[in-house]
Amino acid sequence: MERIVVIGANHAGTAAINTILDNYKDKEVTIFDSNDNISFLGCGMALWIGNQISSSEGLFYCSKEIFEQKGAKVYLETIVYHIDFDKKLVFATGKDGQNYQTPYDKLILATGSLPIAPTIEGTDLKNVQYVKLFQNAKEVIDKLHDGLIRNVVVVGAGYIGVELAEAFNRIGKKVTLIDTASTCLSGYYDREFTDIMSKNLESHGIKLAYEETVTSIKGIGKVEKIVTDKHEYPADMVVLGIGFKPNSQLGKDSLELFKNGAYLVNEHQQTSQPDVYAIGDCATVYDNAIQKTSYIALATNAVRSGIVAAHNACETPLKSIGVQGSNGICIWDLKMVSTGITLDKAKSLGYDAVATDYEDTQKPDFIEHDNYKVKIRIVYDKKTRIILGAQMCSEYDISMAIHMFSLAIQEQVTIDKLKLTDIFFLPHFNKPYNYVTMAALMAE
Ligand SMILES: Cc1cc2nc3c(=O)[nH]c(=O)nc-3n(C[C@H](O)[C@H](O)[C@H](O)COP(=O)(O)OP(=O)(O)OC[C@H]3O[C@@H](n4cnc5c(N)ncnc54)[C@H](O)[C@@H]3O)c2cc1C
Ligand SMILES: NC(=O)C1=CN([C@@H]2O[C@H](COP(=O)(O)OP(=O)(O)OC[C@H]3O[C@@H](n4cnc5c(N)ncnc54)[C@H](O)[C@@H]3O)[C@@H](O)[C@H]2O)C=CC1
Repeated sequence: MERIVVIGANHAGTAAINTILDNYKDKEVTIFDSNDNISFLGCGMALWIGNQISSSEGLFYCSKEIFEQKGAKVYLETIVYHIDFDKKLVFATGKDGQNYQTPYDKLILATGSLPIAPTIEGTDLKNVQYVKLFQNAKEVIDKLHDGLIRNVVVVGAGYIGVELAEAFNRIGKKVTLIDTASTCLSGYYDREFTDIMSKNLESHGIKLAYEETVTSIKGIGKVEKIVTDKHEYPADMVVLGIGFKPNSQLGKDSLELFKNGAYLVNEHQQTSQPDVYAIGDCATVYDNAIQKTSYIALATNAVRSGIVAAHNACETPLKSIGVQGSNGICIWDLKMVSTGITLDKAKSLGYDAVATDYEDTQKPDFIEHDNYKVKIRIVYDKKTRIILGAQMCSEYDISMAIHMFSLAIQEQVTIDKLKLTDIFFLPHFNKPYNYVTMAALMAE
């Protein structure tokens, strides 16, 4: 029986494991994960902290028991500390001290990512929190319950930072949001969109501290304030959300790596050793927007790469079709979605890129209720006319519309093709001259 070992059983690992166990009954699957839980949806953390959901119960969709029922051997709270890639052996130690030396025919690395730690004084103080694991969220919530936390400073105004800033504000904390960039969500949207989010955050009382670099975190035993190159802010809790780095410790000396340290994989999710696959946040993706290998840490990418690796590891050839980094965020009533690259990024990468913008209400004016404004930007290459990215925001749920742009980027559709694309009309949903068509028609 072919032996498949999977290291890491969160989103990427879980997708790979379930695909193997559900489709290939002739495999012996062994799973190691250092954590005591599987499949925690980090996206629920802000909802949980902000009291928008009553408990964390629904934030898991798989378990050790489910894998075991399907026939896998599962070792949780067991750290893999070494892999002998020549002898094809995985070395691990359990919480109880039990040692494992497990042979494999195929190995799937799903070790994910780690939060980036800033190299500043004070990160070891009490109440300086990273927010990645279920345990991190629980610790933050337990601390919030003790009533001594009033001022929360969130460092990093990316997706984690903005979502958590809202959550802390919702439960009555005084929140300061710091970023070195000149705006929030700068990796995902152009300024025309991020300004709307900034206004949204400010209007709810969040203090924005952009273009500031944290130089130290101060306190005696526990955090008391945070110091930047421009100001000081009182802080009873500091949350660090300045991005993820791939966790490629186990293979860094034996496998080829991308410039940020992620395992470099091909379209079959194979690393530089053909029997070793890497998936999710520890691996690269192929970014269709820029037609290059890249790194984009998202649960959706993790799941898809897990499915692809599982089939290939089980001798069913399956190619990854690449990703567009499609993403979304909802802060209070403001919904923002994007895919591909922003105009700023396109220009910084050397594209002769332009954007076409349009703003309108979602539905005809005679629809008097729930008829919100929608703002759209489509970024495209002036020479090739190929769509490079799209951004949308509204109080209306426009999220599904971004998937069309995701597919358009994947398939290298031009802005001109979009002009006359068949988009249906019904007043309950949209206008006959809808904003997607209008934005495309107005393209240079
Ligand atoms: C607060 C928050 C909100 C998020 N919201 C979203 C969202 O809304 N949408 C979205 O698409 N993405 C979101 N993400 C990102 C998403 O969670 C990650 O992209 C996703 O978790 C990646 O999954 P993964 O399985 O590749 O890696 P990870 O989730 O990092 O899992 C890696 C697993 O490997 C195990 N492991 C690591 N090293 C070892 C070892 N040596 N031995 C044994 N086990 C090991 C770990 O214990 C872990 O279980 C969010 C992340 C956070 C933190
Ligand atoms: N809604 C979603 O899809 C969500 C996705 N995620 C994903 O999880 C991953 C991690 O999220 P984040 O940590 O928020 O990363 P991020 O990349 O979204 O944001 C990091 C932010 O930190 C800032 N930054 C970097 N160094 C800094 C420093 N030294 N001081 C201050 N600011 C600094 C950056 O300018 C950026 O705004 C991302 O890939 C993200 O897309 C996370 C939460 C929600």
